[in-house]
Amino acid sequence: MNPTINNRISIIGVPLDLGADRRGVDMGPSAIRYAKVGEKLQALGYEIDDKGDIAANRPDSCYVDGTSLKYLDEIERVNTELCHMVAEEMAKARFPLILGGDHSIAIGTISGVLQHKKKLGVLWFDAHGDINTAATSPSGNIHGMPVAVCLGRGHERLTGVGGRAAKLDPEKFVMIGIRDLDPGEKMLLKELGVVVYTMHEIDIMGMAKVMEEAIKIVANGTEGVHVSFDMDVIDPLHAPGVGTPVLGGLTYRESHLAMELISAANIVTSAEFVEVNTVLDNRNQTAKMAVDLMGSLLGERVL
Ligand SMILES: NC(=[NH2+])NCCC[C@H](N)C(=O)O
Ligand SMILES: [Mn+2]
Ligand SMILES: [Mn+2]
Repeated sequence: MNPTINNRISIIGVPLDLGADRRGVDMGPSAIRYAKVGEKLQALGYEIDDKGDIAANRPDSCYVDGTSLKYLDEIERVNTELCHMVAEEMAKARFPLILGGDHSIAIGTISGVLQHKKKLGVLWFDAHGDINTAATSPSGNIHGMPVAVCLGRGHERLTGVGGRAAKLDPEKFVMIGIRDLDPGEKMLLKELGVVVYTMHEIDIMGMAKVMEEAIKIVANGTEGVHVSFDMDVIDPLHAPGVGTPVLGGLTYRESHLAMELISAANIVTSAEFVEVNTVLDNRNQTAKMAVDLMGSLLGERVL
């Protein structure tokens, strides 16, 4: 596979925070734009079309249907719209860059990309596995479930987003930076055979080696690679503006090196950066970091 990066990018903001327990990621798309994402990518030579935000309701104005799948109605609705928008931009041969929002939006992004790339590899950067189902989730928060959904497990109203056609192949799904898994998540990861590079492997092997292996897995035999980047994969020292921080994350350089190596491999065909929580952030530091990482992913180099 060698899909030579598209120089036309469509930005889609998804100010949804219903998948998370705390408010604040609804302002993520604004914060990332304020940190000059458009300017950065234009300076790198991309043509940018900012499609604006998908309207999402606030928790005080919608129904919390149950406690095991909180806000299922609205999350299904927003993800269905996102799925259509992503598919539409890809039909115009544009690169979709999604700004979150909580991580439940990966359900819409990935189902949209799958309409065009049936064989898709995914690099999932996260402190968490996000592979709970209603049965295993300790919180009922849907942002802890998108990986299960994209692999075909979970509530049918979520697995049904974008139609029941393609689902991801667990063998082409790689997780990086993981350090917090619930018991049910460990079981499902093993059952499905997802390759997981936890912080332990990153410490021992180094990020360069981890990425070399990960890239091989997702690039071989696929038509494209999606990067799903949860800002909480980075150590809270550098990215304090996230709702579910976990100590012991990626350093500033480890995260950039990962993006630079993906860029050099020329494999990425869509990306999303999620879970920027502006309420908890420190002078927009986490949003700025997200923009810098997008730069590295999309070709920015020191020299
Ligand atoms: N996208 C995230 N930040 N997910 C955090 C998930 C936390 C926990 N595993 C849960 O299911 O509730
Ligand atoms: Mn996370
Ligand atoms: Mn996540």
